[in-house]
Amino acid sequence: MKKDVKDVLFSEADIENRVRELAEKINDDYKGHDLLIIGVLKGANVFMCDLMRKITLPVQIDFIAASSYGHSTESSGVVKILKDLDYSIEDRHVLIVEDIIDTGLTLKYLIENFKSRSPKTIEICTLLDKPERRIAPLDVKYIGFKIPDEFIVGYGIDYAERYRNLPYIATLKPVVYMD
Ligand SMILES: O=P(O)(O)OC[C@H]1O[C@H](OP(=O)(O)OP(=O)(O)O)[C@H](O)[C@@H]1O
Ligand code: HPA
Ligand SMILES: [Mg+2]
Repeated sequence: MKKDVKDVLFSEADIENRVRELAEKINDDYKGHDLLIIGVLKGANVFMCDLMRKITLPVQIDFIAASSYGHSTESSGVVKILKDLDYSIEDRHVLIVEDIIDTGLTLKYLIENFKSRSPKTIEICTLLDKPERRIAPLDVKYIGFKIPDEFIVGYGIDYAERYRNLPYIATLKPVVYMD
């Protein structure tokens, strides 16, 4: 796995520090409220687990599973919902947790879908943002790091379902995905 890594963009320590900062901001912003955190599987799994343990508010969690990349480095443009939410979000303060926003197509689809379910408020928290690739504009309240237009893996994020267990965020050597 390590031999496929080109550059480490964010180390375990970098990520831990930034996740703590994001959680502190969320704790301040939602003070006095219950929060429903929705993780977008599978990629957001690792970030969600770390972030929620640093949130000190009363929190409930739910997950939706969405996929549009499959085994490619390019979005198919079609967002497939593989698992819907378990619970209603009506009248709830909802925070969607994502690992990465790239074209924005996944979150645009999810936000529109969730808005039709009448939440009290809805915001987005993403660990990574790749603004150069955006097709669908989005308002994103919490961003961990902005990254350049390179395909990345690690900390939950995959290429063809691999590398999710790398504890850091890295670029891959092009030879890995250009065959
Ligand atoms: O902004 P976009 O271009 O839509 O890309 C971002 C989405 O792509 C990845 O999911 P993917 O479809 O790879 O599913 P996964 O989370 O199971 O890896 C990632 O986890 C985001 O959900
Ligand atoms: O850079 C990326 N890496 C892995 N999955 C992704 N899904 C959107 N962008 C990416
Ligand atoms: Mg993926």
